Amino acid sequence: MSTRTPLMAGNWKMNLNHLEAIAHVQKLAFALTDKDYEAVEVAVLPPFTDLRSVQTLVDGDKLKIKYGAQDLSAHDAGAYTGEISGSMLAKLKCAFVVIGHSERRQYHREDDALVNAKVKAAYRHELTPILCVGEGLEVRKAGNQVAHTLAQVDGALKDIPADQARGIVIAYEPVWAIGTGEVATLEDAQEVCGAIRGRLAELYGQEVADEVRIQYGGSVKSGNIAAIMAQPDVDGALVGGASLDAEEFVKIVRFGDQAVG
Ligand SMILES: O=C(CO)COP(=O)(O)O
Repeated sequence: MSTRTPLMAGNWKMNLNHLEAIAHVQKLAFALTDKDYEAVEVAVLPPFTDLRSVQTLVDGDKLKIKYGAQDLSAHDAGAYTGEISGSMLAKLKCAFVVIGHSERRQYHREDDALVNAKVKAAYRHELTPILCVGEGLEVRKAGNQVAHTLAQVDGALKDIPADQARGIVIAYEPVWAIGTGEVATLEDAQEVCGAIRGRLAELYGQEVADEVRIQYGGSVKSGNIAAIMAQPDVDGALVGGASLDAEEFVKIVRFGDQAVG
């Protein structure tokens, strides 16, 4: 029986400015109850420019909602114009940082070596990586989704010791299901999430593998979250579009339409 606490995280991508972020987090704070936080961990992942505002709100009102960034630099400081370091995120008390999202792999040509360097940078600053992996449509059509995704896991975790790996969050996000309304079938999600846990067991042993939270991401909504969460190796969701609607995100946090509190 798993003791993993599900992580429901909203990846806002490049949406909501810092004023909108404040209004959005206020709505979430108003709706979420202690009962919700007992059942799951809730996080928002806003753009960098929102983080200070979100921190101020969370600190000021002692909110239980956690937050993090959508990326970080592999470097800690220096002449890297436009980059944001892990130490800057830690200073803002970020708990999480998304690494290797498919949109960064695709549009910013991030490869496994860079993703690995970013995972190491996150650990240097005690940030929990939300490592994104997953195959594109061509790979899926060829039936190579497991091998492709596990190769991304291997690449990202190169030289990462077990005591660090046990804290990671891995998000399986099949690229063809992101923002398309196309949800992976439950079998698809479980197949790859189960394979990821299997690979973690090979790399670090079963005890570590059993601790790691594996999220599903890709067109998650209140109407499909319950079935997704019922899969044995799925420990939460990384939600894009649906996380921009506070009411809808709260329903997702509650595994669907039924109210918890
Ligand atoms: O990429 C995603 C989360 O990181 C998923 O996005 P959607 O939920 O909009 O499909």
